[in-house]
Amino acid sequence: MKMRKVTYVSLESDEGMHASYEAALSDLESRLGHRHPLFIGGKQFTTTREFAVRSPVDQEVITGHFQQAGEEEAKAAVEVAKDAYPAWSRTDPAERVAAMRATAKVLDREVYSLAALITMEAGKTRSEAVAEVGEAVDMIRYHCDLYERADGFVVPMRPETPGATNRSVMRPHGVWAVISPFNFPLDLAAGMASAALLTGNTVVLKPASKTPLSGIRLYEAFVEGGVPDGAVNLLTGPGHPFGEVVTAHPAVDGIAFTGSREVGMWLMRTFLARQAYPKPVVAEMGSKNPCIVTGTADLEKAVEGVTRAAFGYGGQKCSATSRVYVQREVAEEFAGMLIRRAGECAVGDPRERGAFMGPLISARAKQTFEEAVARCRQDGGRVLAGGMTLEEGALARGFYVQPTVVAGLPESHPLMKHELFVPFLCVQPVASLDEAIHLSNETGYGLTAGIFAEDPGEVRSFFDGIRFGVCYANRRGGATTGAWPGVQPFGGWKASGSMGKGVGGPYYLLSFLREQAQSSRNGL
Ligand SMILES: NC(=O)c1ccc[n+]([C@@H]2O[C@H](COP(=O)([O-])OP(=O)(O)OC[C@H]3O[C@@H](n4cnc5c(N)ncnc54)[C@H](O)[C@@H]3O)[C@@H](O)[C@H]2O)c1
Ligand SMILES: N[C@@H](CCC=O)C(=O)O
Repeated sequence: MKMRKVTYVSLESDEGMHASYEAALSDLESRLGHRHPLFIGGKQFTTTREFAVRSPVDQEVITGHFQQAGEEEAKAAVEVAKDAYPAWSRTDPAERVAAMRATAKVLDREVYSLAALITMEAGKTRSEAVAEVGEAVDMIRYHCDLYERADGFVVPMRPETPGATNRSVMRPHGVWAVISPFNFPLDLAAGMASAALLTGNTVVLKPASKTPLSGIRLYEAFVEGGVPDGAVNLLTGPGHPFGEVVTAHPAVDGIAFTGSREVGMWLMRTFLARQAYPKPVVAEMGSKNPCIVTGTADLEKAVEGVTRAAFGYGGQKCSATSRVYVQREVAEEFAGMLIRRAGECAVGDPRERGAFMGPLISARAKQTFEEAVARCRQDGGRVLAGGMTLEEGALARGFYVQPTVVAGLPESHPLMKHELFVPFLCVQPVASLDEAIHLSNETGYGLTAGIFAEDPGEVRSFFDGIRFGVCYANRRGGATTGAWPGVQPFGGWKASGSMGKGVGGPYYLLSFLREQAQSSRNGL
């Protein structure tokens, strides 16, 4: 029986999902805590430096022991990817499509075991984790559909003279370093790496150190899907030595990065400074996403959409709503409803069916939450809901906090400006839609934004005036979260992204290609 697709905005899921996920969870327990190698040129390597990763769900659970790749291993992986490039880039595009489709099939087959792993590694609830695997599968398939439709990106041009052949051909760059974040450990690595591979580039993938096992599973799926040795390589370990090598190594032709603004900007500046000529950096970075609620909004819908976007996965999505600008005439009613709804969000072990929000990723993230709440109080803000960490019983073994709503901070306050990546939502009353749009745009970021307004004219003004890459109106399933490949191209403006072409959108693959004009007279 075909099950209903679970997305981030699914408001219900099939009963069958729960049994399959629970079976996968109990099966996963015996597969955690193992030792994992690096994968370079199809061979496995160990180092003398290892690190253990503990689950944010329960710090007593070790998800695995991983190798700490240093400069030597990073250089070796780049060299191997360089050697693999000529053959991989010359394969028939149909062969690369077949390998990517086969990879997607492997991930699809493993949906529940991968979801269970994402729960243990990243702390996601079951529906968030199952949706992430589904997104990874759909992302790869969407890329394949695009690539097939583009017919290898060969476009006939006007003949220069009678009998001449002129065309535009998009060609790969070479070796890409692909660096992924902890919060979508499978999907974002899959999106960047599949785009690079499909278009004929080779890849050295480095997943985040909190979530390396999802990256290893993705690597194994690529290999099972038919990507040859050396075309894809996987290194685990800290960002710094890897970044030092890939920004300076002359054989690295591009960097695809998803993560924080700080690291992304460092990679862009350093890569440009250290290379002999400019090379592409596809960087998707953080944000401070606003949602506007006008006087014409359906408040029940707005409260649900904001709650899901601000507190789903504990606010640890680059798309999370962190600021709400609500028109004064409905501000009190909206705040009252939001406080009630936030109080209903069940925080707990994400393995449990009823959990809406699991743990934060780390002790550091929990500290960020505590500091934000303290700073808010100290600077005259009011904590309307939440504000506490949760340490009762088994929760003490993870990083659990309450969904938190605050008000009364000045617009210029750092808590209104900086990405916190915790469930901390600032609500501000405004006089008008114009003021709300103006304040929404008063940020260096520009990833996602939402509006709740039943007046179509207001929605039009929002789309016209807002300077963000991914914009939603009246979305109950997530005011600013839950983009899906082939549905919402996902890319940030300003400090949220470097390319202006969204992941899962029609132009994304072009970021991994460069144009060559071919002119000939002999029918080639
Ligand atoms: N725009 C998007 O599509 C998007 C999606 C997901 C997450 N994010 C952002 O990612 C951040 C959260 O993820 P995170 O905490 O894993 O981010 P992070 O920047 O700390 O780490 C991301 C990756 O970069 C690596 N890294 C760190 N320092 C490095 C260096 N000097 N050189 C090379 N690599 C280095 C890390 O090991 C990790 O693999 C948030 O800011 C979030 O908004 C953005
Ligand atoms: N597709 C996800 C990606 C979030 C990234 O952190 C969303 O739109 O919420």
